[in-house]
Amino acid sequence: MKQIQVLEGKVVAPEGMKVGIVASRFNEIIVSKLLGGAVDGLVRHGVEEENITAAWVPGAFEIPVVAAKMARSGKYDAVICVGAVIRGDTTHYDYVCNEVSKGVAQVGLSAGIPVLFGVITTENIEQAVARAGSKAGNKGYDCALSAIEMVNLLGQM
Ligand SMILES: Nc1c(NC[C@H](O)[C@H](O)[C@H](O)CO)[nH]c(=O)[nH]c1=O
Ligand SMILES: CC(=O)[C@@H](O)COP(=O)(O)O
Repeated sequence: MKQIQVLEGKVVAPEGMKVGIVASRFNEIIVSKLLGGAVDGLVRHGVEEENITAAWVPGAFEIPVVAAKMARSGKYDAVICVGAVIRGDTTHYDYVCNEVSKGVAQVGLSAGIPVLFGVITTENIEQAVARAGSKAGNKGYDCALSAIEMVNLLGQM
């Protein structure tokens, strides 16, 4: 039987890979850990520190517009979005989460480059802490590795 062709991106950064990161300052104690995890993951897998640019925005709701600016600039091979949306007493959480996730996904589709969703959306601070470098890992680190894999995969297509 003939072999099928399988495409898969390696998690080793291509030479000169440039990455933009958009980080939201709301819940900064959490998001700074996500940002650090993303940078750590990128550097450990071959991205040069000077090829990483981070931009801070006030809250997660402002992430998509800056992610779009980065993605459309032609300066970056991938964009990583990190933030922490933690449910409060009103339905505001739902609106923020919905718009950020839809907005980030749309940025990637329209720009045609990997735009990673590293915005954690949790019911409480404990869940956020667990996903920002403790028992549930670091979502920023995870996004870094996925960004490298996606750049390599798209580069084969
Ligand atoms: N409650 C959280 C917010 N709220 C702020 C919004 O993201 C936005 O900045 C504001 O509505 C002005 O447009 N943002 C988070 O990132 N995390 C939250 O838990
Ligand atoms: C996710 C939010 O916007 C939320 O933290 C805001 O809190 P509240 O719903 O109590 O106003």
